[in-house]
Amino acid sequence: MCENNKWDSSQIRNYDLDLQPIPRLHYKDPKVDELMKTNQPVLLSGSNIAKPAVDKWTLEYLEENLGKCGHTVYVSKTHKFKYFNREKILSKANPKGVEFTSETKSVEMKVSDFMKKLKEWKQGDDRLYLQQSLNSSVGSAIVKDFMGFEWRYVTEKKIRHGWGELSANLLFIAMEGNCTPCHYDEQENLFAQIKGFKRCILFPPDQFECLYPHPVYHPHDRQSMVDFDEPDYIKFPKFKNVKGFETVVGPGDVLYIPIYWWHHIESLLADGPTVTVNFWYKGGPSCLEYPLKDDQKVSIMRNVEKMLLEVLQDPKEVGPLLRTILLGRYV
Ligand SMILES: O=C(O)C(=O)[C@H]1CC[C@@H](C(=O)O)C1
Ligand SMILES: [Zn+2]
Repeated sequence: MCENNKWDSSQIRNYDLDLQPIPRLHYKDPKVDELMKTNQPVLLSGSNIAKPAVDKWTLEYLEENLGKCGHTVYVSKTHKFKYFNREKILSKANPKGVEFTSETKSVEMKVSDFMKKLKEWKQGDDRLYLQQSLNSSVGSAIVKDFMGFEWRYVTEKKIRHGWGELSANLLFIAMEGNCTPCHYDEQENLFAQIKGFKRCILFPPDQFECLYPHPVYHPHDRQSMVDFDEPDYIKFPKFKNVKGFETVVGPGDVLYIPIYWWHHIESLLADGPTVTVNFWYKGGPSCLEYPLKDDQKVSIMRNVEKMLLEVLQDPKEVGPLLRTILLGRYV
């Protein structure tokens, strides 16, 4: 991890992981398309993709222009903000409901209150993380800046690489040290860093066995069960062999996070709040070409789990049935 005059290794948490650097290319370099075409992450530098935001979105400007209505703010007792899908807390696939307590909760908060709490925060207080879709509720100045993004470039990539429709642009305002634990999304992602620095650790879809995602029916579906701060190598022995990639994104950088790639993202320590905007694109149509790609196998595994949960109606039945299929026959 190269250090420079903008941050140093004391500002990143130390995990015992085998990580290679993510390639960093000028955003017009033709090699960008070679990497995107094969679902490889790449850090795009020197672009104007979110330039109006990089130039103007200070915390004061955002407070002034984000709009007066409530914004979604996650609250956590720790530095980790592990996403959960509340619809899965009591779902068809799990009629009895799953014993679930989350370390985070989401509240609606005015930006002014959020910014005030950020300023007054002291060690031991709950941490906050504003995560809000950039939609019609934001002020006109933000809309104008948003329209000034380099849409021609991102739309050209969407078309060239067969991504689906743009599903959302989310704004993230994090406290220093906030962490989004390791998970994957079923969307393509252009992750535009606006203010501050974030360490991004990525793992390819073929690391599924080393990252032990919660079962599909669980509220933490798509999230790794491994706590990177204190890995349980008894429960998750293959985590010891996980191999990944990393980079630190700064203002103006845009990281391409391919669909189904795992990512663990944290704002640097002792560097103040960070601001990011992402571009989530639905996955494009994928034809089954052989050999199947790793992300296609993850999608197939998800569908098998969903079908079994649907028909067995009880998550406890899934393991025994799969063992009966496998033991002595496939393994
Ligand atoms: O854009 C994504 O896919 C994410 O996971 C975001 C959720 C919080 C953001 C972060 O930087 O912490 C990243
Ligand atoms: Zn994500």
